[in-house]
Amino acid sequence: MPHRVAVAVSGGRDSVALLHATRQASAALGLEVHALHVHHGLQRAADAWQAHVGLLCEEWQISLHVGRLSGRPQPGDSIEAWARRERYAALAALAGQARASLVLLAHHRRDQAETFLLQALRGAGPAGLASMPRSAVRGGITWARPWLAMPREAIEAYVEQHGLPYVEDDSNGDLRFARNRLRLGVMPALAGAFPAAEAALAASAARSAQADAALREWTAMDLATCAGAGGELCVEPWLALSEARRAMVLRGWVRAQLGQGAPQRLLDRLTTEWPSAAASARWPAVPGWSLCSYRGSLRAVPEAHAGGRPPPPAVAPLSITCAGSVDVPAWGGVLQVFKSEARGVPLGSLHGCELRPRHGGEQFQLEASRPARSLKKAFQAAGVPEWARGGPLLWSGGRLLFVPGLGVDARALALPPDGTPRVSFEWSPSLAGTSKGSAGR
Ligand SMILES: Nc1ncnc2c1ncn2[C@@H]1O[C@H](COP(=O)(O)OP(=O)(O)OP(=O)(O)O)[C@@H](O)[C@H]1O
Repeated sequence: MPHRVAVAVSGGRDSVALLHATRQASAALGLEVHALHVHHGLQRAADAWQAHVGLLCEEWQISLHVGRLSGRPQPGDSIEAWARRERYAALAALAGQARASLVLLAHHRRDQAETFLLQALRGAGPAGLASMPRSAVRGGITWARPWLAMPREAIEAYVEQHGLPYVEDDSNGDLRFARNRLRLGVMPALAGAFPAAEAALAASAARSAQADAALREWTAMDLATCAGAGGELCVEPWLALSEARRAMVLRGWVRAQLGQGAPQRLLDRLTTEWPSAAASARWPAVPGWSLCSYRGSLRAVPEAHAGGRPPPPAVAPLSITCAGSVDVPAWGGVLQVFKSEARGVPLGSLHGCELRPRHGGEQFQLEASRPARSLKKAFQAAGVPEWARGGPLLWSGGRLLFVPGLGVDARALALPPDGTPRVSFEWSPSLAGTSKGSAGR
């Protein structure tokens, strides 16, 4: 069976040329070519674009898959950013329909040079300046830009040589869009003053991509030395790094914790304030979450806990029959259940278990050699900060099994074997709508 390749075709010059060139190469390469088109629904001309792509595909005998953007940008959303995001989501769905795992996009060298400049004008670092990758795998699809190093003039010549019909985009003249201002005003002036500007900017993008990849690897190594067992950031190893590496580690750690980048001013505040912060300082990060420092480490904490207020008094019955992640929306988190012969309770003892809030007066036994004591004292003895004490308690059959921050109660560890595997637990508050919220993390 031939490999399937999909070409994202707007109907404009570059993507029409790419579709034509891919079709020309397909027989020799054993490829089955599909075309994907997204009807933007934004411009009145969008119907004409779709019709044009439809006619081409009919003539060239290529299967066409069409999707339509249905939503509208939210107030405050940039139309360009919204359309790009939605277009990629629609293209991914169309690629699925076409059963193609490779999608070709017709970006070329001038697009890359413009992207680099736009990123620089936003003050981007190496990750942004890397601009568009030649190929990237996302959601099981390889997105490739085979013409990223191709000068636009070469594509123009190809289109002319083959007499390819394409649609002109009326919105290309709209100066409300930053890219158009750059394309119409800045790029011609740049090329006039520096004839090799486009090639040089594209080369800088490629170098930035390489620098960014190396930096990510380096930061991952630094993060490994600075993160504690629970993923917290530890101040001592962090302070031992150079200033530049500290900045990279902090940015990378915060992004991993919050599932999104943090504003630069928060990172600046943390950099100056955290090392000398009071015993338990707190910095609001994103809605619902704070970064809290306690005994030399920094953690992301849900606001309810960070503010010292109790979590919602929800009793959540659970059904745990095997190891894995149990999503508990009532508590806004995930209970990880994992096999642990040495530090676990028999799986069979979890019948009818539930997560409960603290009521006061609970007793917890930290170790077999020590007596049970009040939960509050156990927290103090184990150095669990105030804001980390509100997590749900796991009860079963009138017995307290597990407390986040403390672990499994020693009396539960002593439960006799019942033929089922022994399991232990970890509680992770989740950040709705971000990677931190994923139970499979
Ligand atoms: N509506 C669309 N449907 C399918 N693919 C699209 C669409 N718009 C853009 N693309 C893909 O994304 C690439 C870059 O988009 P961009 O907006 O820069 O191009 P364009 O000016 O609309 O058209 P072209 O690149 O074909 O001249 C296109 O070359 C094409 O591969």
